[in-house]
Amino acid sequence: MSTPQANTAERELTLKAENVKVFYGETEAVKGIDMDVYKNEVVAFIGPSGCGKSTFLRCFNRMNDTIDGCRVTGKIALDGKDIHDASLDVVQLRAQVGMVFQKPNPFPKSIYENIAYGPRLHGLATRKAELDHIVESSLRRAGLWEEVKDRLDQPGTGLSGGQQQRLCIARTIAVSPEVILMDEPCSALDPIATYIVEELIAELKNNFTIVMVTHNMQQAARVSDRTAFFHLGELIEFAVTDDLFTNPQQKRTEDYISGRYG
Ligand SMILES: Nc1ncnc2c1ncn2[C@@H]1O[C@H](COP(=O)(O)OP(=O)(O)OP(=O)(O)O)[C@@H](O)[C@H]1O
Repeated sequence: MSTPQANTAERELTLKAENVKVFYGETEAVKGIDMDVYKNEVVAFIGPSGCGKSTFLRCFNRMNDTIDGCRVTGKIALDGKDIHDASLDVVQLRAQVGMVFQKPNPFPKSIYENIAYGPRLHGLATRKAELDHIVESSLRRAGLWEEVKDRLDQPGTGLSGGQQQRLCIARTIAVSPEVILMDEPCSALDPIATYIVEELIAELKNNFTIVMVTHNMQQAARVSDRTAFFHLGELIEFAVTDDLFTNPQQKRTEDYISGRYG
């Protein structure tokens, strides 16, 4: 794998993966990946279908633990702490490392409750006024407040697809994560909703570290600082996004971005 060329020397390390392998039964879907992710950067994962992008992404908040027959080896640290440590609270980890999925999945509750649920669960607010504040600020940061402020008591599922995805992003933000994982967050959205979410990602990186899977190379080029190209469970190349797309170091990367396969 080629070395990332970002000037990362003085940047704060947020996530560190070392020799991470993921098995589904006997099948090795992720084959010994090392990766550093720095604070306030957007990292995009690209690669052909089935190359292990989503599986590797799920390692960062131990979502693979929820999949029967899935086994992860190697080490992953968040802020220098091993996320597989026995003393670690997985619920707390998933608040610190939030996740937004491909298909917007609001809870079957009101818009307000979609946001309030997490902070209440994690004891971030006890009084109604505190909760109201978190709900409003999360919706504002997700760029949704103006569209929903007059109908907070209505079901989240009644919003458009793009609004639902921003609601899910607001819900993730509400528990003050450090990292937001996004697994193809725009693939179910139309081009306008996609544009809005991409703008939002650019804004969110001021406060969060974002790791996203995308099938769309243009999207990776538009929103990410660094891009990782995966192939058959391996990390082939990880570089500053502009460099990866204009001057790939690996033949397999070049073949993929020039549309020769995938
Ligand atoms: N729950 C599962 N059980 C068994 N095998 C799985 C499971 N999920 C994924 N796999 C396999 O692991 C490999 C990697 O899948 P993964 O979904 O991580 O790839 P991907 O690059 O994200 O693909 P896509 O772009 O199509 O979403 C594939 O061969 C897939 O079939």
